[in-house]
Amino acid sequence: MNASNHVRIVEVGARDGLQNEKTLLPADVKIALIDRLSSTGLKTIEATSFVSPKWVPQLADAAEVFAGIRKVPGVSYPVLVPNLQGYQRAREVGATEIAVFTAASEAFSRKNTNASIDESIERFIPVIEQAQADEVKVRGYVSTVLGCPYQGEVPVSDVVHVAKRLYELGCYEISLGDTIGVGTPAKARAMLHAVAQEVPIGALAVHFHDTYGQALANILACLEEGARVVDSSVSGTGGCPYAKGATGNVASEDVVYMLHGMGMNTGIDLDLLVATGAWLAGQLHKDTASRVTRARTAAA
Ligand SMILES: CC(C)(COP(=O)([O-])OP(=O)([O-])OC[C@H]1O[C@@H](n2cnc3c(N)ncnc32)[C@H](O)[C@@H]1OP(=O)([O-])[O-])[C@@H](O)C(=O)NCCC(=O)NCCSC(=O)C[C@@](C)(O)CC(=O)[O-]
Repeated sequence: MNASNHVRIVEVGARDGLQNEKTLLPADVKIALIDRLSSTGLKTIEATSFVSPKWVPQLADAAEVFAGIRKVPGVSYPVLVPNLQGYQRAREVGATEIAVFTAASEAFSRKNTNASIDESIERFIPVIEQAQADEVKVRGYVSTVLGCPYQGEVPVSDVVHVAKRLYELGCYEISLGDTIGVGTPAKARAMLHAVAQEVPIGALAVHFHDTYGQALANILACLEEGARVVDSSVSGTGGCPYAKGATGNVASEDVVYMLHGMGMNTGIDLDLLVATGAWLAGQLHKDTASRVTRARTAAA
């Protein structure tokens, strides 16, 4: 059991959140979003993605967005990178933290990166080596840890194997992603427990999508198991374009509300976060998926 009362939120709204949005947001709106997030007290804000623009057109402006954001001291702005080409693009605009990604399911890996799990890892080994030489921090994602839209069940042993591999390759933190939000608390907890036998719990983050309305319950189960890093997306935007049926990430506002209600500390100003989420929903011309924001709006 982890006695720490502090939870670090990794805000993924500007990347995972936007990558699947139909409304193409201009770069200045993305920059304004990240700058607003920087003022909430968040310490890790995933800014964008240097993947192929043919695969994710929404984030084709990654360089412009990254170059345009205010870099607040003490805040990290990781960016997603699939290969050396993406790494070089990210470094040209000064990225100092990247995230590499693969999956626990072969079928998903092929749909998402046109490569098997092993091939995707081979592809980013030189990226990690170069990052280490440049003193760039590397985070790792494992997708489909509780189920795959193409393969169905994903054995926990496959999740453990891939997470351990990323950790051994030098990722300082491994984010375990329930990409399609099918997990339930006991399964989530058992999966985290199994991974934590091979990777220190302090190097693990949990990343839940809320497709089946289980995300907060799953996070609570993982907190009980000792997790203290949670990925979430302001306004609950998000979803992987290559994960059929996946909806948004759990809303950051709702996670922070739950954590503060439990007496846990995030360093985040919930009012500012709610205002940012409501603003983003307006930019996207859609209702927020945050229950906290909806409840506050209804009560106002
Ligand atoms: C991996 C590739 C590139 C392979 O894509 P490919 O088509 O197999 O690769 P390629 O090497 O043959 O390149 C094809 C074209 O893309 C270009 N290209 C190649 N790389 C880059 C790059 N970095 N930046 C800019 N351009 C690039 C390359 O130059 C070439 O251009 P062309 O010659 O045709 O004009 C592609 O599959 C890809 O970009 N996939 C990314 C898909 C993606 O972003 N998915 C969402 C992120 S993962 C996720 O959301 C899950 C997560 C992390 O949030 C956790 C969870 O919830 O589970």
